[in-house]
Amino acid sequence: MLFKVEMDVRVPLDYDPARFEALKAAEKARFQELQRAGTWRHIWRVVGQYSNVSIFDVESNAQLHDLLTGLPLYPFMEVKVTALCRHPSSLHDDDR
Ligand SMILES: O=C(O)C[C@H]1C=CC(=O)O1
Repeated sequence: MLFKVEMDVRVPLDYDPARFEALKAAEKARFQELQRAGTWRHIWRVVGQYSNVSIFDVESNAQLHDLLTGLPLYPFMEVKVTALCRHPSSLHDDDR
């Protein structure tokens, strides 16, 4: 199942910078693990914002929920999820 996920990261101005750097490093490691597994298929930075647009490929809504809420930066994110399905004109058979 494919989902578009929009993540906006909002860090309080007074949050400890060292703790935030540690969370960012943990987030990057988790992201790369999920990317290698094919679960976090794509990511783009939204120009001019601490935001991304991502495509996830998961088995269920519950799996996506658990993945997102387990991200190290999740406590600082606003997340919007949109379910996707294959476009009838797509050349990509794995767009399911
Ligand atoms: O940078 C972000 O948009 C937040 C998050 C998503 C992947 C990652 O490494 O960090």
